[in-house]
Amino acid sequence: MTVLDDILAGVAEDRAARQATCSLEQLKEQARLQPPALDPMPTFRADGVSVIAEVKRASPSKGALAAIKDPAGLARDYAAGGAATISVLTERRRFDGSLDDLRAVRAQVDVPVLRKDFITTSYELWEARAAGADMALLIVAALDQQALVSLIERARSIGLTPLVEVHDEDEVDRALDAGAELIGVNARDLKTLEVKRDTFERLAPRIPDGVVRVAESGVRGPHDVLEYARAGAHVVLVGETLVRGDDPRASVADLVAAGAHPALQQRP
Ligand SMILES: O=C(O)c1ccccc1NCC(=O)[C@H](O)[C@H](O)COP(=O)(O)O
Repeated sequence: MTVLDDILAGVAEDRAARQATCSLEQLKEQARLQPPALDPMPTFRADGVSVIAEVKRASPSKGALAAIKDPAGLARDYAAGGAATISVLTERRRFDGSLDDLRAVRAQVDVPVLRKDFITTSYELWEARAAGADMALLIVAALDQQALVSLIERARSIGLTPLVEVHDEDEVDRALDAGAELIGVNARDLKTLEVKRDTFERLAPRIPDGVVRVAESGVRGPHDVLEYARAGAHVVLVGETLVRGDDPRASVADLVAAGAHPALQQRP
């Protein structure tokens, strides 16, 4: 069993438990009570490189990363540092995340919030919107093509911007065929969990200019923002470096400053 299969099995069990206590109709009602979702795309399409800062407590590759007592406070610091979007890992078993974290973050920031999870059903998209998320992650490796197409459409129909994650050439082609407008290249190999930053450089030329390219994983500091930008990234998504650092606001501000470097201002 691969790590992804193992995660997906746990996610399905947890989802079944939640479905037993909250129906789809209840979720839809909760979603209707939310303010309209925020659209991250205008910021992502602007010149320079935007930063998505992640609330990440733990991971399969590293185990516990940080004792985050106040996820909302952390997100406030990220936003104050200039993060364009806050990513919240909501998977419980391997990442120690939750929808409660997402709700807490949503209540405290006015930038878009991404539900980062292993979503395979429209129930989870409705959960995301009901909790106040503006975006949802869809991992191509976790979905057949029909499911990918239908979840992208469903996400959009309920106001969520789908971030479609890929790891290789075939997945890029599948994401584009499915109509993705925001594609995240994750440098972390889902089988070995090894981070290979050159994956982004390899795959980026396959993603046309009209599509927003997000470089996910492995950003250790401003130099990596510049490297990803030179390889064609419009957005970087950063987790571990920020949650392990002493000053999340200053760390995000350093990444944002790198992304605003004058040499990166020419968007094709
Ligand atoms: O982080 C992991 O170990 C991991 C393992 C398996 C699937 C996904 C995983 N991480 C999720 C992410 O995509 C990252 O949290 C995100 O890209 C930020 O990466 P980093 O800045 O390297 O923490």
